[in-house]
Amino acid sequence: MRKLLVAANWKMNGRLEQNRALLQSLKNNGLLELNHEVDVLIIPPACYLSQVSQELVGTQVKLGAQNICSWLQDGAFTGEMNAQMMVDLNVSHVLVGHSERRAFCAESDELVAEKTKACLVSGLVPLVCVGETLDEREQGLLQAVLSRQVLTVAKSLDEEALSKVVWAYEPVWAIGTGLTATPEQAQEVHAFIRSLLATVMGQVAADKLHILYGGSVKANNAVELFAQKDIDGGLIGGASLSASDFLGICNAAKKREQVS
Ligand SMILES: O=C(CO)COP(=O)(O)O
Repeated sequence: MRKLLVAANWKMNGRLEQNRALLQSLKNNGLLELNHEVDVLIIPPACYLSQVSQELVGTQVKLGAQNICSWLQDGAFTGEMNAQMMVDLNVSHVLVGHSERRAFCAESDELVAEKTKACLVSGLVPLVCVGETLDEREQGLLQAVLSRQVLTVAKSLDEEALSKVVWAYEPVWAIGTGLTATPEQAQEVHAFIRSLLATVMGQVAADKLHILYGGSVKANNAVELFAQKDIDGGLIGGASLSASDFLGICNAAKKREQVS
């Protein structure tokens, strides 16, 4: 059984004092007791990685970065940070291919594949995000878009590397909109993503992979989403900025663990 992972993507939010208060509230209200049942990952802006890392010392909560450069070496690339720098900051996971970066920073499938590789050779877990826009869904392009996004990454890796990737399905139309894929819609897509991965690595290996769902996940819809067979946790944006909302979602993941 895959252990559920709930990841907090703070996006471009936070200040020192606000972060401290949020983490304190999470710790005081049950975050640390979740760990043997649910893996929790906090993904703050890069400038706050050290702060969050210090606040999480002695806990099982993992630290993630929102982005890395695909270049592995240090050198002349102003404004960028490489995977080794993330290792230095106790980062374990890195978001790759988030739809906001694909849209606003023109990140291509090929660049997403390169960043995924840069994570893997550095011992970091890439959390690769895929998902279709509303337009693409309405034009019947859902499977074509996901096939392109997933297979560009998957086919660039050997099987051992591929087995270390965590995937997130985030329909672009559900991000920050309050619209969520229904549990059935999400399950169908997650099963499709797993079937794509199975074509590259075989069913047994694909069955071990984590595929998270993201897009307006809240405490009140998380139970049903996490009850789906191929949904292995959540990638949470807006609701991760409130301790009670985020803990509500983590507790929903715990319920699935108890049922299974
Ligand atoms: O993009 C997301 C997480 O990476 C989802 O954001 P929301 O939960 O705010 O919709």
